[in-house]
Amino acid sequence: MSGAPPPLIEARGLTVEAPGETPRRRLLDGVDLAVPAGGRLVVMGPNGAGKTVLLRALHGLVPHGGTLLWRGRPAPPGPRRGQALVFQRPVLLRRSVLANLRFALAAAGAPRRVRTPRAEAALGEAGLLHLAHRPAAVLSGGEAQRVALVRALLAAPDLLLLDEPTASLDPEATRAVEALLARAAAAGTALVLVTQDPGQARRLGGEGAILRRGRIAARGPVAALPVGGAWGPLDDGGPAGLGAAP
Ligand SMILES: Nc1ncnc2c1ncn2[C@@H]1O[C@H](COP(=O)(O)OP(=O)(O)OP(=O)(O)O)[C@@H](O)[C@H]1O
Repeated sequence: MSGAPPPLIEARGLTVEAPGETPRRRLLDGVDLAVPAGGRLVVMGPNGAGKTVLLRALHGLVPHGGTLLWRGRPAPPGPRRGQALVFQRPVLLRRSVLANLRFALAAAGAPRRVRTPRAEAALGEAGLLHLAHRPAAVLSGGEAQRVALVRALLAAPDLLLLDEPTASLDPEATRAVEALLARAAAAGTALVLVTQDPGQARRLGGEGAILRRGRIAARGPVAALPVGGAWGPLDDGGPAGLGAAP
C-alpha cells in the first residue's frame, strides 16, 4: 500500500527565537508550510518579516521550535544532503571560478578525475565557460551570482533555498539567473525563493506565501496573492513579541 509521498520539506508550527534575549522574542512564530518534491514556493513580505530567518531555519542553520520534517522525518540539525542555500550576496572562494566549482565537487565527494570536466560542463550549460579561469574576486555581481547558482546546482540538490538572489542585479542578469532557476526546476529541483520582486514571483509561479512579523499572513498560488507592495509598509517594524496578537 503506498499513500501519497510526504512533502520534501514541511514545517508545522515552526518558531525561531532571537538568541540570548529576555524576554524571548519570536522571529518566526508558528509557520506552517510544505513543499513537495519538485515544487515551488515563493516567499514575500516586508523587510524584517523573517524571510531570511525562515530560510536559515529550513536549512538547519538556526535552532527552532515546532516541527520540521525532511522527507517525512524529523529533520536533523545542520544542512542536509540534498539541499542548498544561495545567499543574496554570493560567497565565493578567492580563487578561480573553476577552482570554486572543483572545490564544491570535492566537498560533495566527486572523484578527482571527474571534477574539472563536470565543472566545465556545468559552466558551459549555463553559458559561463568564458569565466572559468577568471578569479572569482573580479566577477561582477551578476556573474558571481550565476556562478554561485551553478555551484549550488552541481550536486543536483532536491531543494534549493534562495534568498533574494537577484536583489542587486540588473534586468539582464536577473533574467539569466531566472533562466538557471527554470532549468533547475525543470530538472526536478524544488525551489523556495525569497524575493521582493513581484514580477519575479509571477514569472516563477507556483505557490506563494506572504510573511509578516514572523507569521504567514497570506498564502495561495502566486498569481492570486496580493503582491506588488500590497503587503504593507516596507519595514515590518520588527517581529511580533511572544504572545502578540495575530
Ligand atoms: N540572530 C539574530 N538575533 C536577533 N535578531 C535577529 C537575528 N536574526 C534576525 N533577527 C531579526 O529578525 C527579524 C527578521 O530578520 P530577517 O533577516 O529574517 O528579515 P527579512 O524578512 O529577511 O528582511 P529583509 O527583507 O530586510 O531581508 C529582524 O527584525 C532581524 O533584526
